[in-house]
Amino acid sequence: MIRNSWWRYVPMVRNTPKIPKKKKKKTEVCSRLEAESGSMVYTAKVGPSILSSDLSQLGRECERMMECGADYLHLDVMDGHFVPNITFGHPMVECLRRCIGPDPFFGLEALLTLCRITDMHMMVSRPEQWVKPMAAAGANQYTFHLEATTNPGSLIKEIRESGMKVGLAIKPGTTVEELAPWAGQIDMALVMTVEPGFGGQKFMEDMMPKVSWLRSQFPSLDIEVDGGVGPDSIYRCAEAGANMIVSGSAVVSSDDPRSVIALLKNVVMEAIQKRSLDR
Ligand SMILES: O=C(CO)[C@@H](O)[C@H](O)COP(=O)(O)O
Ligand SMILES: [Fe+2]
Repeated sequence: MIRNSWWRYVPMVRNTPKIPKKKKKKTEVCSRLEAESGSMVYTAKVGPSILSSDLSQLGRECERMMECGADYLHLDVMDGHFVPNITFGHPMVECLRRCIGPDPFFGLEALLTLCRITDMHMMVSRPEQWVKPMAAAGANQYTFHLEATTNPGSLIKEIRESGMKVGLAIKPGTTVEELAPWAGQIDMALVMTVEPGFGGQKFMEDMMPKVSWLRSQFPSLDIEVDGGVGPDSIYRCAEAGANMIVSGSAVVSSDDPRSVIALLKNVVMEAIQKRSLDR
């Protein structure tokens, strides 16, 4: 039974430290926690976007990506309104869960496989309406667009109460300062590096200052980049401070997805290591 299963509430490897209740600036809290732990608290992760894959073989494609070393799967939900394209919704996520997810009682390995499946990139108007259906379908993280809602605070709360992690995305035209007030309440910030809607577009290097700024202000935050990211652009993303890497066509269309995933991850790991040595 997929709906309301207990394993949905088992967190992915937690990389956002618990913020003390006392009111403090996010930057102060992060610096203190990092100073105490003596290390960076985020890790390199690669999440293939399966938008560019053969959608008639979606279950198989997701399995293939996980076998090739994907840390998570990035699923692009488009409603034909927020973006000029349509993909799929929660019924398909539920089917994927059934298809890919092994019996959670098979043990820790199976549990980890389940936990890393679904980062839902919600390119939809009124993202509020799909929180509960996505949670029931087995989504682990719900990433909504700041441009699509008038009340990010209550949406963040609702996503958390539904047992999912919270991602907040911004389109290329939205400034990072607009995202900043919510950064202390989210698990991940997504900086779009193409106009959302289609895979296979050209990487927008001019988005990198947004990533650098976020990394400097929120040293422990998971920062994701999405759009045109592959072996050519990964160095810029890693240098700017992104640690969650979405890659669609560069991974999915490659003859050797395993090597591409490994390369992307290594470049980010090296940048994280360098950053921690430089501090
Ligand atoms: O959200 C989107 C596009 O809107 C992305 O997730 C793309 O699907 C990534 O594909 P590539 O640009 O890497 O081919
Ligand atoms: Fe995406």
